[in-house]
This record gives sequence, structure tokens and C-alpha cells, in this order.
Amino acid sequence: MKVRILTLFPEMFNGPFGTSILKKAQEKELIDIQCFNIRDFALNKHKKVDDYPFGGGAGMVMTPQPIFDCHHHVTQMLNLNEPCKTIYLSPKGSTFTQEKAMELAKEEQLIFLCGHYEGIDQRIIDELVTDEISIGDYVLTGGELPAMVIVDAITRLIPGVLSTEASYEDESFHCGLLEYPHYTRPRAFNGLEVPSVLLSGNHKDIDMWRRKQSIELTFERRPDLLKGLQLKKNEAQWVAELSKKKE
Ligand SMILES: c1cc(-c2cnc[nH]2)ccn1
Repeated sequence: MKVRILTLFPEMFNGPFGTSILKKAQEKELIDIQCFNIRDFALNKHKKVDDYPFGGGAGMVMTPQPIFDCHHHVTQMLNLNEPCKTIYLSPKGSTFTQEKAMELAKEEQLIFLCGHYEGIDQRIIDELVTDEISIGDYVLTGGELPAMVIVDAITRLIPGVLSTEASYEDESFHCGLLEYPHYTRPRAFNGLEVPSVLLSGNHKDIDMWRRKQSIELTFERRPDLLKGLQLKKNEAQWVAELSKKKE
């Protein structure tokens, strides 16, 4: 997968993309991430990339020309037959989910457009943006951190990125439930023991315990996720018992 990030602050990405799993994924050529500094495409003498909003109001708006030309440069280099999916990170966008991550992970290439200040000229959104995505109902200083979050969530889904053991199958939101609790050595820590079922070696019991933990955790914290799920008879019984307890 090719990821192209249009930003005023490419240096912000050095940490997350230069470390651990995302770094290894690039070294294994499972993903090719390149950042482009929108400011490099400003045609005015002072490389100004923002201006006062028409109609007045607080803050500055990113001007269209540098973004448009940066996007054009990137799409030319990608040399595609059809327009590239271009994601604008915005609190106004559709909320990012694991399902959306799985959908985006299938794309051959993605362009991320990171706004700053009060945002970007609407004509860029109307002409170039295919998807507006939010990572939550809060306002940040720009689209860079959301872009990192989304690239992280997508990259780990690319086959070969996670080691075979670290499958994402059991993860929160993958099977539609919140993930069960994890324990590792030592067996006793500060007098706190690991649940005995996990030491039993009985994988049928362990799987059952983990599934029950996931359902109980999801019932307590995200009952909305349970609504859309097909539960087995015994699992539906667990939920009924939890509901009774709650009454
Ligand atoms: C995506 C983008 C943003 C954001 C972009 N610029 C200011 N906030 C917030 C949440 N999710």
C-alpha cells in the first residue's frame, strides 16, 4: 500500500512512523509512506499558506493553491488511471471505526490531507476530497494526529505486518466485542493471582472464559456493540443473566 500525507508539519510523523511496527512494515515494503510539505508548493514569495476567512471570524484558513498543487503533484507521481481516495481529517467527518479501517486497508493507495488552523478552503474539499473522517468528537490543532491514528490502524491489518501470533482476530472491535483481559508472567504479582483457568491448559475452557469476559466487558462498557451481534444460545443466556443482575 502507498500512503501519501499532505501536511504543513511532515516532521510530526517521524516518531510514530519511524518506530516499532510501522517502521518494520516500511522496511519490509508492506507499506510505503511518504509525507509532502504543502508549504513547498506555495507560489507566493513568502510561502504563505493561510489567509483571513472571507466573511470575517476568528482564525486563519489554509489557501487552496498550495494544497491543490501539492495534491496534483502527488497524484501525478502515483500515476493512476482513476482519482486516488483522498481523506480529509476533520471533526465534521464520519467517525472512524475498525470496520472503516478494514475497508481502507484494502486500498492500493491513500492520500491523507491534514488541515491546520481553522481548516482549509471549502473548494479543496469539494474538488479533491473523497472522504472526510473524524477520530472523535473533539477539536485538535490539526489533522496530523488523526492521520497517524488511521495509518496505524490500517497498517496493522495489512497481511505480514503483525507477527503470526499477534493476530488481530481476537482484538477489540474485530469480533465486534471488547477484548478479554490479558495476563502474563509472573503468576503472582503483589499478591495478585492470574485466573486459574488460564493456567489449566484446557483451551476449550480458556476460550469459553475469554469469550465470556469479552461479553461481560462489552455489556458493561459498550452495550451498543452487543445489539448488532449474533450470539450463541449460551452467550445470549449470559447476557440475559447480566441484564437481570442489573435490574
Ligand atoms: C479528525 C480531525 C480533527 C481535527 C482536525 N483539525 C482539528 N481537529 C479532529 C478529530 N478528528
